[in-house]
Amino acid sequence: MPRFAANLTMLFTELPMLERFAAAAEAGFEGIEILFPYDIAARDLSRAAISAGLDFVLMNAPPPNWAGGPRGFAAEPGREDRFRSDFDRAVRFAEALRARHIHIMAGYAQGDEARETFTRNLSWAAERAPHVSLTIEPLNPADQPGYFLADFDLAADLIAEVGAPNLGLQFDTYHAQLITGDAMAAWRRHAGITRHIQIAGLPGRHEPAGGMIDYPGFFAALDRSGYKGWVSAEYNPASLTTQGLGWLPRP
Ligand SMILES: O=C(O)[C@@H](O)C(=O)CO
Ligand SMILES: [Mg+2]
Repeated sequence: MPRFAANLTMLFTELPMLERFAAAAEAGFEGIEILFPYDIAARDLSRAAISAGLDFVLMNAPPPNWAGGPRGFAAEPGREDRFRSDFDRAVRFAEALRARHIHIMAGYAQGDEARETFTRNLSWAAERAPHVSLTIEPLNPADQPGYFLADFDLAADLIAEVGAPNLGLQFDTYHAQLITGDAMAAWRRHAGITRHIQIAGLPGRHEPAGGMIDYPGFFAALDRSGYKGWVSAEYNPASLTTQGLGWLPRP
């Protein structure tokens, strides 16, 4: 079985952020991720993860935040200087948290210039922080209209073009199902470049149980494929988080 992490931006929101760590550990998760952790001091987040015995798996870049803010701007022409200074800040934050991956968000732009900007920024970032694992994640256009990275084959092409050992794919089954119509087939096509996985049920982005994706089958496919990374629960619980954790495999 893969190792499971809880996305604390979406799970355990019944509790204040720093209390969500212990709740995740209690529920059986071994790691956590936070999409935009920048509003809380890194030392407090780090302390909460260590005292709950959890790995800090992933955070997003660039800052600032989740609350209504745009999802990055790494593909937006003309914002390269801002990207660079914000990326450095994200790396400092990730180092303090010992976060395993930084997800670089593309932002909202289209066309060749956006593609060139994204590729250039990714190459710069991969070289700037060779010790940090970087990911890119296609987001479905219904949830994020105009977001540059909305295609798995494009993500694979960009990763190949940049050709950096520390850049890989963040494969979110929810987006994969909505973008390609077949998350399992997309997984088989892109397993080799995947660094991090996120899961949710469809329709509705609730618990990964029932619905359009066969999760026990997917977890078995991960084992067969030799996937060594994390699987993060990134969904909106249908009611209390703890009431919907029947899908989480127990040792
Ligand atoms: O799937 C998502 O929406 C996230 O993984 C994300 O990073 C968006 O901010
Ligand atoms: Mg995701």
